[in-house]
Amino acid sequence: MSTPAPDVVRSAYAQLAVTDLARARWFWVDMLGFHVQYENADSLYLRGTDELTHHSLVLRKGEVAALDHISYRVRTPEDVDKAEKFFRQLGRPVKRLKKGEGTVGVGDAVRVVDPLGFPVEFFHEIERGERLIQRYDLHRGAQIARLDHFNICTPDIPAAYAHYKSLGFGCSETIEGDEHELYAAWMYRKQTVHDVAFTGGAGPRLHHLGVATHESHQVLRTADIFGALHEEKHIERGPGRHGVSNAFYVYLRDPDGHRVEIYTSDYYTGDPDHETYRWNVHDDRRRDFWGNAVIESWYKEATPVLDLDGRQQPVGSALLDESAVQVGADGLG
Ligand SMILES: O=S(=O)(O)c1ccc(O)c(O)c1
Ligand SMILES: [Ca+2]
Ligand SMILES: [Fe+2]
Repeated sequence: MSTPAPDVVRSAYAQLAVTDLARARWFWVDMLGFHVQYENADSLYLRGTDELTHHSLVLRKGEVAALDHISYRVRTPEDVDKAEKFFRQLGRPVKRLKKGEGTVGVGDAVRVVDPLGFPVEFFHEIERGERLIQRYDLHRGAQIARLDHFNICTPDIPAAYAHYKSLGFGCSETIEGDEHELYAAWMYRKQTVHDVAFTGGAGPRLHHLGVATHESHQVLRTADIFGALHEEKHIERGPGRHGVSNAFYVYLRDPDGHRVEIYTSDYYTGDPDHETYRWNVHDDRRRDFWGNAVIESWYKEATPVLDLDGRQQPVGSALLDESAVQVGADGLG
């Protein structure tokens, strides 16, 4: 009898290793406006203005810029047990962490290396934070409201789709070839476009963290603030309007090269019969609705990931390379 999947509520937080904590603080706190919930000598625990739980981003001082883990919140404490059984059943590396043994603010948790090679944590219990939703006096910089999604680079998109389908994720949109070969997919548990999305490429690597603002003017203001400070080199792609998700976006690279997307105004996906919207890889509106080209670095560069012992995971090369598909505006390949 197959082990039931844990009931995942949402993408909850990511832990990144950064090589210079002060420079990372400048980028993520001073420029983006994340709220410092807790800090110690080598780590920062950050959250957006809408977030009522302890953090949605942990920055840890490390030798190498990398992803320590992405983390999903599950609905009940029993779902942490279910997650442990689910991944042990798959024969994957699993580490159970009692409250106090893992991340500050998080209770009982399990960390696994999933079948795609990613370090993933599942938890239920987490400390609450002061409600900042209307503390407009504390909303600064890009005024980030919350973490919205993880985007992961993986060589085998169908395998990624199958794994997250087995975890009960729905699929809101895809990018497919003429023979329906799968180039990319967006999958969700919370009732928006995605908690996780897959970009074809060498992996396992983290492609980006998607963080949400309430309004498109905050996306534009983010770009203006970096321009005003002559820090425009941190702006990688956009601002623009996505085809997939319909969100308004800009992509930034932090001082270590970690990619973050400032993202707003996607749509509801919560009905049980919500249908997947499928884009053709030759449609040059798919990634930017106005047909603007996708810069090469966006397809090729990403953050390495660590295993449960902190060793960098080797990467396999992509089965399909979207950037090699000649699409009008991209001008790549
Ligand atoms: O560029 S895409 O329109 O495919 C896109 C859509 C939603 C996202 O979150 C994203 O990173 C990229
Ligand atoms: Ca730039
Ligand atoms: Fe994204």
